[in-house]
Amino acid sequence: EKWNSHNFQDGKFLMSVKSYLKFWLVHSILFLGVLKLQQNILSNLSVTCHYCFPGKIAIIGGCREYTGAPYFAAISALRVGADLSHVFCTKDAATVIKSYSPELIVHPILEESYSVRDDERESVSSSILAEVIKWMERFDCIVVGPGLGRDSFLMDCVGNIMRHARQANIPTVVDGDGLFLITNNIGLVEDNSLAILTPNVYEYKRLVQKVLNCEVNEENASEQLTALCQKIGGVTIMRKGKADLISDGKKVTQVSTFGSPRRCGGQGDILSGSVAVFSSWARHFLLSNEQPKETSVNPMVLGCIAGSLLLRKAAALAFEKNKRSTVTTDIIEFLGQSLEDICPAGR
Ligand SMILES: NC(=O)C1=CN([C@@H]2O[C@H](COP(=O)(O)OP(=O)(O)OC[C@H]3O[C@@H](n4cnc5c(N)ncnc54)[C@H](O)[C@@H]3O)[C@@H](O)[C@H]2O)[C@@H](O)CC1
Ligand SMILES: Nc1ncnc2c1ncn2[C@@H]1O[C@H](COP(=O)(O)OP(=O)(O)OP(=O)(O)O)[C@@H](O)[C@H]1O
Ligand SMILES: [Mg+2]
Repeated sequence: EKWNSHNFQDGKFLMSVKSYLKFWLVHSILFLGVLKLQQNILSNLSVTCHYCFPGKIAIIGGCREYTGAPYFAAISALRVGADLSHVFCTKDAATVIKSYSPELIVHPILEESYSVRDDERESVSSSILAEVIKWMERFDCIVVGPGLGRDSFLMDCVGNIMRHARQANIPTVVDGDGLFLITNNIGLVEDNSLAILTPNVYEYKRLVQKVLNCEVNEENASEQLTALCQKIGGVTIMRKGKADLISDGKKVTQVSTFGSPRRCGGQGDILSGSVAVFSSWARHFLLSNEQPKETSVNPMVLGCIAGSLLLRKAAALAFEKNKRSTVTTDIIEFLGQSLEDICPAGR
């Protein structure tokens, strides 16, 4: 909370000397604590996966405008350790995404309003859902939203997919335009403890305005995040920013290890793909190893912490090498080394 109350502007700390010293003391302690936590979580997760539960992830996203975002999310899931990464996107986006990588399984099934006649809407919507349902049971987690776009017909179809995922108990990470969808239809995630929302600055602002009916309050960031989780009910939210704040409405965890000063579009997509894998591993581990109730942890929260720490490390390494020319692809290249530094693969 002390960390949150500090005021940053254009990289300069607006603090007195006293609070500056206090800041470094608090930060050093936080840094060591977070490093320890990071090692524990990732080594637990590595024991969990142990090449027998790599995870199958699906990204619901990709349209005429955006082909990068679903690719970044899907390839990051693979680079982090998933064995299969699917992308469900519009027909226009599919060939482009396939051509980025032969590793991805791409389903060109979504449609936007411009390609569907009014009288066809119902039947097209049903066949899209039927096609996704055929695959759904195989997924350990889905990510809804990277590069999805905001077409109204598409939004309706994806809403149906989310309802089905929920019925099937499939964890769902909601990012990008998926957050636009749920902000206008909060019932889609209400009381769903398997839902993770990963809003950026603007997505969070819209969510707070809609759900809490007020503006973002930086002074009481943790309390406001807790209130937001509680109001929606059950969900885990990772509020992205200079520090990532993660809460399931019970407590708030902050990840503020140094990442990169470079902001490039697509870092959030790496995060959503990684969080999908880590939360699946954590959930699988907790489901197969009974935990004493008092020490029970939320696997969705663990997944967010691990994803955030990993992305920050990879971004730092990519910036060290590429400096200001760093782009998202450079960060993805460092996911493997970062994972290795944090938690070596062993044999
Ligand atoms: N290469 C790609 O295909 C990418 C596509 N993306 C997708 O683009 C769609 C729209 O996402 P937006 O984030 O633009 O939508 P928003 O409506 O949240 O953002 C509105 C505006 O704010 C800017 N903005 C967003 N986050 C910011 C930040 N942290 N700091 C400063 N400015 C910020 C954006 O550039 C945009 O102009 C989503 O589906 C998203 O997944 C992004 O993931 C980026 C990469
Ligand atoms: N101001 C910042 N300083 C340092 N790191 C940041 C900052 N903002 C975001 N990050 C890092 O980047 C990650 C992605 O957050 P960001 O706000 O860029 O998401 P996004 O806008 O959804 O990204 P995308 O461009 O993929 O849509 C965060 O988890 C965090 O680690
Ligand atoms: Mg984003």
